[in-house]
Amino acid sequence: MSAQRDMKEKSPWRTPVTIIIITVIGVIAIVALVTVAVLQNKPLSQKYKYGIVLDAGSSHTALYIYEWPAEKDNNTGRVEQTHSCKVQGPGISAYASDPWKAGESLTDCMHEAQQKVPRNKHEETPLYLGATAGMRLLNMENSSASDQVFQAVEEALRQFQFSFQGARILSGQEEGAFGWVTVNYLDDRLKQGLETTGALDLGGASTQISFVSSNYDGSESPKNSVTFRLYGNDYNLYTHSFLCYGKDQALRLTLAQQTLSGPVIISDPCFHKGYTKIKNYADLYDSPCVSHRKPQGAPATFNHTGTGNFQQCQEQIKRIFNFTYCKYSRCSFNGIFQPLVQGPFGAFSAYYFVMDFLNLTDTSEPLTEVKDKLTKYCATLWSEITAQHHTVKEKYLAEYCFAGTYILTLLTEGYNFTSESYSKIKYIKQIKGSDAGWTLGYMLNLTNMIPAEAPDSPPLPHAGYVSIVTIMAILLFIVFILSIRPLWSRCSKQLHIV
Ligand SMILES: O=c1ccn([C@@H]2O[C@H](COP(=O)(O)OP(=O)(O)O)[C@@H](O)[C@H]2O)c(=O)[nH]1
Repeated sequence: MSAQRDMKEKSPWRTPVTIIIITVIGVIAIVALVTVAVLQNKPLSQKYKYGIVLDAGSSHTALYIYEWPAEKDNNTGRVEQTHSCKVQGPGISAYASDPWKAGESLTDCMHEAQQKVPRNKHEETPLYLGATAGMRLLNMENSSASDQVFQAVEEALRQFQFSFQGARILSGQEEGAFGWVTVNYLDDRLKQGLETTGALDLGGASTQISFVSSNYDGSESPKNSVTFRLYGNDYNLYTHSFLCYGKDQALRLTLAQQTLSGPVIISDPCFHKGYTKIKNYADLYDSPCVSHRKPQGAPATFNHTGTGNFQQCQEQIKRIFNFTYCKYSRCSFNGIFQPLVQGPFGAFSAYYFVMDFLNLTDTSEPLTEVKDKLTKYCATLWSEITAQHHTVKEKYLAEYCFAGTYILTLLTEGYNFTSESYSKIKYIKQIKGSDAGWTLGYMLNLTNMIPAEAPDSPPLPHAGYVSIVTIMAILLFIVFILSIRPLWSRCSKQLHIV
């Protein structure tokens, strides 16, 4: 017996050294398992791709740089705006008589883009230029001048190492639809299949309204319908772009209506009392939106004088909308079909600039209060306005009473927002650091960045995978310790004997 026990106690597997070695190997194996799990599944160091879009608007051009993770461009990667640059000077359509200057005007912002996009990425970075209502109007008025402006702009953009993908005029429908895509993409509504937000875009020369309505399937007025399949969801979007109803052209329409007889003085309720300026008839009517209405035998100039009256201003503005004919079940204005507005809306571009300046972006405030504030603002003397805002350019400052009144009139009379649906509008400039506007949606579309079907997602996210492996490793370790417990007790006894 005692010889037998001696043999057992001397078995090489039962010595304290062996037990310590087994324990150490066990611990090392578990640590190695967790380390491999963590490292193997760790995302590779992030590489980025870039895209540049130039928004050639009627009043100005802006450049936007977007960035997204390189290995995820086809599905899950988030595209973000990393930089924007406002081109100095007017929009490219203003260079019709000097086209090469249109190209030259873009170079400062393009040099900035060269600095912002890593040098080794220049050649693979797509560069797009999209022109909106300013060029739509120039093209209508003088298509060869518009072609020359595009030639000059293309030549200037080809001087850079980026992958230039062309310059073109967006249709009003594209402008509306891509604005809607941008807002809903940035809000993460498309990927998650959530209720979408409508988009209200106010430019200088045109304005767009786009939203999904349960009452619109595209059968009535199909030209207002855009269908998308994004991340596995189908959308039937209502969209319309009103050319000449951007805020600058709407001001011309309103003034044109007050100058039909070619008067020498116009008393304008949309401008502040005390404001007075000599303006040229030729300049006022120098746009296809109003050129056909130029009064015959009018003097060269008129004296534009403000009277500052919101109510009367609204009456003048209402007259630029035609509500008398509609061949559809319902219309907004000028005989254009529009279903009842539905759901939340984001209002951006000039909607935001104007309402932000007027401190009227809080839509939880009742519409009657908003109108009261604007009434007071419009009634403020021009001398007081200029004294309060001496840093704002006089041309812009003079137009805020008109612009605010136009926005409220367009929304409530034109699009039929009620005091209840008005409260669902949010005036926005940016969403999560990216500007609201058509440019991001345009680039996402041209780079096929929004898949039609929902992307396959891995069964577990990285963090979940690592946690499960760690928990399993700890459990294994506990089981292992428990299984060698008898050996530990014998080992300690042996140590005792020794
Ligand atoms: O910082 C800014 C930039 C633009 N705007 C106005 O917003 C409108 C934007 O017009 P855009 O050139 O984009 O016109 P579109 O080509 O879209 O009609 C114009 O009335 C501008 O005067 C503004 O009030 N503040």
